[in-house]
Amino acid sequence: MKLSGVELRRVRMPLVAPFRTSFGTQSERELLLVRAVTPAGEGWGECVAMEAPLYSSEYNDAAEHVLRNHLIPALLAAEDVTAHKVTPLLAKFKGQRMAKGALEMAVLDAELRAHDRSFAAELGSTRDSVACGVSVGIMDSIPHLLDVVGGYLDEGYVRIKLKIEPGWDVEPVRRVRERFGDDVLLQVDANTAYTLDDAPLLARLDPFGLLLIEQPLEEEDVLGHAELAKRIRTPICLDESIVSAKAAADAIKLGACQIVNIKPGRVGGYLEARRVHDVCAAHGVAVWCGGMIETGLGRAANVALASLPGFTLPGDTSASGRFYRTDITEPFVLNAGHLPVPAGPGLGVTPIPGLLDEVTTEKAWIGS
Ligand SMILES: O=C(O)CCC(=O)N[C@@H](C(=O)O)c1ccccc1
Repeated sequence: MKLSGVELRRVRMPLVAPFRTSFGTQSERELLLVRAVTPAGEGWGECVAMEAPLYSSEYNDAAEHVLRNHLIPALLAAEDVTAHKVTPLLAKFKGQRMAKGALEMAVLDAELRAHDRSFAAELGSTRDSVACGVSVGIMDSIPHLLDVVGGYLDEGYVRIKLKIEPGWDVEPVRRVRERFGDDVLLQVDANTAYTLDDAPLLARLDPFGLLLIEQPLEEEDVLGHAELAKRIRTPICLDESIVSAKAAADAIKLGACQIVNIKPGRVGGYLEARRVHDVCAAHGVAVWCGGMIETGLGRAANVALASLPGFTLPGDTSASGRFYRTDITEPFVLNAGHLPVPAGPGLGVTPIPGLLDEVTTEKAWIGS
């Protein structure tokens, strides 16, 4: 099918509270939306890059530039564009996985809507709802942290993830365990903030029965994670390091991780995300769905992905209200710690025009 054109929208949405990680604090989410228009209809994609290259090398201005000047023109020039052809058509361009993933997601959404088929059906869903975890930022005090964690547990979240960094790690974990007990599913996320020299410090987390420690070392240090795995008991989960199914297979074979966080944008799209899932399943490695503070569009696709059989751990698929007072789609609302898997065609959700326009800061059309 020929691609008619693509609309790029930059949106800016305030967060309900500042969100602090080891690489910075954000009070709003600025992101790029992609609307792919085809003769059979249109579809939506969401680029998960951030405002600055702090999580990975990609960031919004670069993603917009590469989409406008390279990725979209390449698809417009192609005679036949289907979702499964997007990655091969864009393979000559190095990297740019989040930008490519957004474009593939929009083409996939358009295709699936035209065939009255859901993301869940296309990806291989086996559940109609998913258990949801929640990500808790670094806080300004332990009492504040305990209030926030208590609030999320009261809301029904089935797993708590604490962001950690040097100086905010063992003590917060110990205090959460003391207050809420040993039965709460608890994990930590370092976002690459430690080095192998910190192994003795990270081993002090072992007594707290954490599900996992996420990405303690830098993205490229796969061998470092394999060495760390020999020095701590808490299972290591990789996030930033896993940029493809092949990277997942290599990391698993090297003993660098026992669990994988799958973020479709980080690996170049939902089709590659399914391949990561399949590789991990083949190695008996559990996966869960990470989050990038997506709007309801990305959230819908993530919940669909999280309903695949290998997603045996609760993901960062929280309700819309975790980050946004008003989402640009119908909000995702937690029900008994679960979110329903969208069953409608494509993403199963669409932006609400008035709400989308309110948060749109710029628009551009590329195409005929
Ligand atoms: O639930 C969410 O959407 C956010 C989960 C979360 O903590 N994401 C972190 C991460 O490091 O995994 C992140 C957020 C924003 C940008 C990059 C990374």
